[in-house]
This record gives sequence, structure tokens and C-alpha cells, in this order.
Amino acid sequence: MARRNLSPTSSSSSVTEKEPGSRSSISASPPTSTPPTSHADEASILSDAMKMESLVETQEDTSIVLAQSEAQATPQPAPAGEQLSEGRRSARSSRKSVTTYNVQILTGTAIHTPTKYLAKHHKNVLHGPLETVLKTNTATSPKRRLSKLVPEDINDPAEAQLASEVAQAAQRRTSSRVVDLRKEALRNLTAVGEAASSVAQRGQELLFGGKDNMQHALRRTRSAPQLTESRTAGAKGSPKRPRTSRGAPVDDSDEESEQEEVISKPKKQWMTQGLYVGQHREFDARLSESQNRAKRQRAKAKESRILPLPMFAGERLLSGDPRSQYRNFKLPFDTYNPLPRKVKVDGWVKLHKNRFIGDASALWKREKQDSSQCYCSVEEGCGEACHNRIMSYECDSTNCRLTPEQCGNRPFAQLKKRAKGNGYDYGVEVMETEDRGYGVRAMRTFEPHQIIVEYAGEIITQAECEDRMKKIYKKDKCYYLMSFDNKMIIDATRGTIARFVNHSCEPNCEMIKWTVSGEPRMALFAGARGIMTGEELTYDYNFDPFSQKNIQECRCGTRSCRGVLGPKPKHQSQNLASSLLAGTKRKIQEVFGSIKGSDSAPNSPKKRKLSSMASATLTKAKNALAEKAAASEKAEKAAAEHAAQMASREERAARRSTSVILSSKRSRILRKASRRSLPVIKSSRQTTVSFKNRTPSSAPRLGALKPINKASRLSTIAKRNISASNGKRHSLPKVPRTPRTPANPSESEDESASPSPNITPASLRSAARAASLSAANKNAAKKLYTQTKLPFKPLNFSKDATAKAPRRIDDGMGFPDSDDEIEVEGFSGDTTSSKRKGRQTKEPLRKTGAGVKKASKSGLKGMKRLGGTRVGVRGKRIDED
Ligand SMILES: C[S@@+](CC[C@H](N)C(=O)[O-])C[C@H]1O[C@@H](n2cnc3c(N)ncnc32)[C@H](O)[C@@H]1O
Repeated sequence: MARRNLSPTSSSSSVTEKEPGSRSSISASPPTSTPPTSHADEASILSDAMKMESLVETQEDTSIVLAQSEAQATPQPAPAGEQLSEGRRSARSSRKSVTTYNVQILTGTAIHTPTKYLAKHHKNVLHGPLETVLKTNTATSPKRRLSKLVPEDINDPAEAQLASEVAQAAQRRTSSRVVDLRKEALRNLTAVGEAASSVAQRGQELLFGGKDNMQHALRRTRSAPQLTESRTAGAKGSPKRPRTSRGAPVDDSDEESEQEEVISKPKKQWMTQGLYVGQHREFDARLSESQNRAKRQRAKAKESRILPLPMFAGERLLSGDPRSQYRNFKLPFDTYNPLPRKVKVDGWVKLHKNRFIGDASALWKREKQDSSQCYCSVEEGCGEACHNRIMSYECDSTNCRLTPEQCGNRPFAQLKKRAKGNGYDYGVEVMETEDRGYGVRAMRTFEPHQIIVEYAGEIITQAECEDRMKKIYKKDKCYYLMSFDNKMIIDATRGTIARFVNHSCEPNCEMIKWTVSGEPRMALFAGARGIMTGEELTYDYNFDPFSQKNIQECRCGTRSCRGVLGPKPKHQSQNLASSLLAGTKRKIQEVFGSIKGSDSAPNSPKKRKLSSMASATLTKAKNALAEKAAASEKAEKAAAEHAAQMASREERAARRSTSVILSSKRSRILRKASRRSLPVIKSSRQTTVSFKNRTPSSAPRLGALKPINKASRLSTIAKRNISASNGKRHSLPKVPRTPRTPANPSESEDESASPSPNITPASLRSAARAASLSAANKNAAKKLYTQTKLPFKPLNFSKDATAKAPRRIDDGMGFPDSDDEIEVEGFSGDTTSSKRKGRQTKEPLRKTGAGVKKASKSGLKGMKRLGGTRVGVRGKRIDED
């Protein structure tokens, strides 16, 4: 059997085999098999070898033996004729039979090698484990081949002796390792025939003629025609050897490689990538293609599915019966997991930061921004207690003493870094929901209260907004407008991905306004639970539909879903209860009526039974109602408690803020807040943000309030605040608030002129309305409001309704908004007042940012979420209608 030297890398160390006589060598690679890439594939090499003629093998072996012997002897220049008879060395380009093992090419990692080159030069690639290759290489080395010539079974004693001598001499000179290949050597020797006899003769000469004779004999043996033709090019032959013309003298080493021949092109299909490309599970390189095919078909039926080889594990999963093979699984939560295909949204122009449009820029500049300062130590690292954090101000070099590395309150800077520093942007992407249009999902995890993405877009004025609504978005069903700051609106029709975030009544995110380098900015933050990979991001829009027409059905599917995008309709629970009771009564009446109508006796068992059933049902209904009432009372109580807690936090925060440089405006706000406690606290932007954005949690949270007892640091303002608010907080709802009338102009002016970025245009209009609302009109307005069955303050007044309510405030901008509610709240004797108060105390629990703050008043800091409805112009349009 022939042996091949398999070089792992280059052709220089590979063995080329050829058929001497015909000058056409046999390919080292099997013409039909797939390139071997595993242990089993070695067989394919060997199976090839089996096809080779034994003569070639023996000649090759013999020639190598002789070549070795010659090499050991003093080199003698060969006659020119001999050189010629051995044939010319093949051109490099023609050495297609050179076999190489190139892992890089096999695995497809040799990316810099041009395909053209590969196709041309690496067609005959032998594969197999390096170990096997090296073993084969070693076994077929000339030294080894000497050892296989041990003449055990040679009949001719002379021949045997010669071979023995030669082998012994070789062993003495070289290696102590002997491979027992005697049988093969025997076969070689027998096949050589004449050549072997010649060797024997020369051996005799060697034996009896000493060293000189030996050399001479070997030279002559080498020139024997049979052996000459059987010589193969040695693996040692360098591919860079210079060409020699026929007849030109060449040295012995060159002769070794001159036997390389171009062979017929193999018909293999070569792998282009990966070790397993082109292979089948049932592939057997020793078989022909048709046999392999047949085997594959046979194996199909009885394939063992237990522990397939790793390379076939995927195949097993894919080819199996989906019902038995596939199962749902969830990736580990922290696995980065984007959607397989990016969702494309038509007409969405991405903006990464706010852009001022038209007059917005000038207006913006005119507004003076508040400032905040923190004095955190390095140890504190601007953590939970950082004043800036509490106030939703981002720390920077101007308001924080710490370096960016030490400071933990730079979320927007962090966001910028995140977007720059990784390939997957912010870690969120657009997704398609079943029934809510597009949405946004996380493709990574987010920590609780970690910033996720900024809500940015075009910042436009109110007028511009109205204009756009009338002209551009006239036919749109979905708007991406959010009241922002300083009477501005963010229109994210061109904006960041945050515009696609849907509403949920149990959201996992919050939309919060922060002040960054003196500028207000909105961003989506993770909620208290954090976000898992793959979760859809949602926040509570607190959507204000302004009119029933605009009420949208909520499809968030959560347990506590309010049913609509916006606050839960107040009358809903009442209606539910009364309808339940009415229904029960009706049923009872029906039952009794039917009994009345029947001919049964007055005290018949049937009637008695029905009567007891009816009373049981009635009792049940009453109990249910009572339970419901108790539950709602409890909820209100809890909400009130929570509000009180929040107020207390705020108070403590105020204590901490003694060192804060407060602007005169803020001082006024705080004073007012302290005077009026909770309801007015809501009108302080900073306080509002703190209230709205903080939900009770024991875990440290971004911007959460944390009390610090540093009484010595109490500022005058804070002290006043505390003393004023102490004891008043809970009693406040009992005291009817003074409506905001011109009688109290300074207050109104203060608040409306507050530079708070949370002042909404709606709130300003509300203030104007309040100012113009005289006491005489209170009752009319109250009546109007209480008469309505709408969940919200009705704003699509018909002309009749308007006539009935002459005091309906029109701010000239046509924006009916929820701020009206606060006006009603102030009316003494309002039957809905207590409920409204209850609701108002609930308000701070709502998430901030998006959505309209229903309880907002003039100077209110809530953001108005206008997305999805034509809120911006509806009021106007309605008025026009
Ligand atoms: C700002 S857009 C949000 C992205 C929107 N889904 C889209 O496809 O562009 C707000 C609109 O989304 C829809 N939406 C958001 N949350 C919803 C919810 N929970 N239930 C029903 N519709 C919702 C409403 O139509 C709403 O007007």
C-alpha cells in the first residue's frame, strides 16, 4: 500500500506520486470522495491508495531505498543521460497532485486568499487529523522504508543477505525506531522483480567489495531502467528549485523531485467553508457516491437519535418531528437578543436629539432655567441622596464637585456613552404588536431606574403645533406629541425611537423630565423592577382624551387595566355598582312577577323557594357592593397615606436642601407649597417630579428621596416650609381652596410665570380661565361639570352646553384640557369635591412624564401626552364647529 506524506501546510513537504513509465501520476486524492476532515476521513485517503497499483508502490519504495543508500554514500554526479532518462521536473503550476492540508482554507478562515488562487492551487488538498498525517509522514520516510526491506521470506539467500545488510546499515546510521513493515517490503521486492535481482547482485558486490564497491554498485543499480522509472519525487524536493533543461546536469537532490507529474483533474467537490461542509451524516469516504446514497437511504429509517455527533446535532433538531423535537425555551435574561429581522417603519425620520423649530428657539432662550447644586462627597458618589438627583438635575462640572467617574448621577451622559460605545445602539428596537401598532422592546437588560432612551424630537411652539395638527397631521390617527416645557411641545414624528413606546396601565418604565446642563430633556427610564431582555417597554401615558370622542380603548392587557388610555373613568365603578343592583332588582321583580302571574298558591313551596333565592341574590349583591365600597375606601386611604408619605419625603428633601441655592422664584414656590401643602406642592416643578417619579421602594432608586436628618442645615425656607406644612397636610382637603381668581393675582402670576419646565400650555390656559372665573359663575360651572356623565371634564361642549355654561373659560387657544378639573375642585359644596380630592391625592402616584396631569393647575409641571389623538387642536376645532 502506498504511503503518502501529508504536509499540513505547503506543497514543499508533500509527497507526489507518479507512475514512472507513463509519466502520469495517480492523484493522491480520491477523485470522488469528499475531502476528509475527521478521523474517518483518513480512510478516504487510504482507500485511494488501495486503488493504486502495487507496482507503483513498490517501485516508489525501492527507489526511495536506493536513493537513501545513495545519499549515504559519497555523492557522485550522475551521467547526463541518466538525468534525462528520469524526466524533467514538472513546472510548478503543473503540480496539481501535490496534496496539502490547509486548515485555514478548510475552515474558511483564510479570508485573504483569493478564491481564484485557491481554486487553482489548492484543489488537491488532503485532510485528516494532524496526528495521522504526521504518522503517515513518519512511516513513509526513507529511513522507515529501509527498515521494511528486512528480507525474512526471500528465497534467494543472496538477495536476502543484501537486503539485510542494507537495512542494518540504514538502521545503524539513523533511527532506532523500526516499523515492522516486512510484509509490505516483501511484496515490494517481489514486485520489483528484476530490479530486486539487480539489487541483490549489487548487494553481493557490496558485501564482498567493501565500501567503494558498494557505492559503485548502488550507482549502477540506480541507473537500472526499472528503478529509474520508479523513482518518485521526494517530499524534500523544493518547489522553488530552478528549472533545468533536458540534458542539463542536475544534482541528486533535484532528481528526486523531477518525477512529479500532472495527473487527471479530480472530480471532487471541494468544501469552501467549514470542516463539515458537504458531508452527510451517513457519508463513508470508502464507498462510492452511489453506495453512499444507498446507505443514506437505508439509514434514514433506522437512524439513531441518541447523542448524535455535535456536527449533526443541529440536523437532528431540524429534521425531527416538530411536535416531538421542538420545545419552547427562553434565553437567559441577560442574553443580548435582538429580533431576527429589523422592523422598518415607513415615514419615520430619526432624530437623536431635540431640534428647535421656528420661534421655539427664541422662546426657549428667553426662559431662564433654574439651577441646582449638589455637595455630595466622593463616598456618597451622588447616590440616592444627591440633591441634583432628587430634583432630576443631571450633575455636571458646574453643579457637582465630583468627577464623572465618581459621580453616579449623569444618566444622559451615560446614555450618550452607551450609544457610542456599542454596536447595538441603545439596546432597544421597534417591534410590531398584535393590536397596538408598533411598540418598543428591549434587546438587553436594564437595571431599575436606569435610563433607556431619550424622548427627543422637534421642539415646537403651541402655535406651530396647532398649525401642524390642522395641516400636516390632519388625517393621521397617531400623533407623537408631548407637552414639554415652556409652552413647548415635543413633536417626535421626527424623533427618537421612544415615540413608539406604548401605554400600559401597569408599565415597566417611566417617562421623566430631567434638566441637563440647564436644558430640560425627556427620557424613558426603567421602572423599579428593571427590564428583562425581550420585554416590551411601556409607560403610563396618563393620556388626556379631553373629550369622549377621543377616548381610546386600552389594550395593554394588564390586570389593572383601566380600559381606556387615560385615567379610569370616575363614574365607571359607581355605574357598575348601581347597574349590578338594578339588574338584581329587576331579576327579582321578574321572578316575583312571573310568580304573580302564575296560578300557584301564594305560599306555595315554589314561590317560597324563589323568594328565598331572590333575597339571597339581593343580599349577595348588597354584600358585593359593600365590599366594593370598602375596597375603594381602602384604596383611597392608601393613596392618601402614600401622598402623605411622599409629602413627608419632600419635606425631608427640603431639609436637606438647605445648602441649595434656590432662586427667588423657587423660594416663592416652596413658600406657597408650605402654605398650601400637598395640592400646591404639585405645582412646584421639582417637587412634582419627585412625587410623580418616585414610587415607594426599599431598593435604592434613581432620584428617590431619602431623608437625611441634618437639622443644623435647615434653611430658612425649608424651616418655614416644614412648619407651615406640619399638621396641615392631612387637614387640607377639608379646607376648600380658594379659586384662583384675579383677587389673588400675585399668586397666579407667580405660578404662571414660574420658569418651571413642567408648565404646560394647558395649565397656563387653565390659570387664565381660573382668573376669569368669578365666584358668581362657580355654581353654573359646577353644575355643568357634575351633570356630565363623562369620565373627564367634558370639553366638546355643544353650543347649547356652552350657553348653559356661560362661564366656560375660553383661553383663546381653544385647548380644553383637564386643568378644568382643578377649578371645580376649589368649589365649596361640590358633591364631587371629595372624590376629586381623593383623586388628586392619588395623582402623585401616577407615573410622570407622559400623559396629562389631570390635577394640574396653572404652573403645573406635568407633561401632556398627546400621542394618538388630535388633542392639540381638538378643542379649537370643536369650538369652531
Ligand atoms: C405614541 S403612539 C405609540 C406608538 C404606536 N403604537 C405606533 O404604532 O406608532 C400612541 C398610540 O399607540 C396606540 N397605543 C399605545 N398604547 C396602547 C394601548 N395600551 N392600547 C391601545 N392602543 C395603544 C394608540 O393608538 C395611541 O394613540
